[in-house]
Amino acid sequence: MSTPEPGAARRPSARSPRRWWRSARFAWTGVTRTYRTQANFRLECWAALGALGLTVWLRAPVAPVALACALVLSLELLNTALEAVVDLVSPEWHALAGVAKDAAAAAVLLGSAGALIVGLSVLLPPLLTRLGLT
Ligand SMILES: Nc1ncnc2c1ncn2[C@@H]1O[C@H](COP(=O)(O)OP(=O)(O)OP(=O)(O)O)[C@@H](O)[C@H]1O
Repeated sequence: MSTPEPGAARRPSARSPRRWWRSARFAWTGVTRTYRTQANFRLECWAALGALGLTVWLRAPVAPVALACALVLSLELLNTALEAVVDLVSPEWHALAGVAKDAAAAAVLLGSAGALIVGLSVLLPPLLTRLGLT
């Protein structure tokens, strides 16, 4: 017989809308806390909003831009999560902690470079047309 998880009795059943809502609230807390504490995430949020606004204004395809923005923001959230776990388990300097943090930061950098390429390839041609430069 399996041992019940701690706190399981207080938790709504797995399929209930209340459980889904509860998880969504925790996720939103993750977003707002990261926004408050991480300057890079704030910058990326505003850049994403700007890119989406520009996309709508130019009547360019929204899906690739939205996906690129979601990728960067998700990677930054994961990077923040990983930094917090590393700081928890290894508050002292450790080579492996450095490896983990550097790799997570690299993931954000790589995702941001990809998003920039997507943004430029989708938005630059219609922007130049709109500005009468082509
Ligand atoms: N405990 C540690 N052990 C070894 N190296 C670490 C450790 N903590 C941080 N580092 C090194 O310092 C770098 C910066 O780490 P830090 O936690 O300050 O992240 P950051 O990129 O400045 O993020 P933020 O500004 O969001 O806190 C890491 O990428 C890693 O190379």
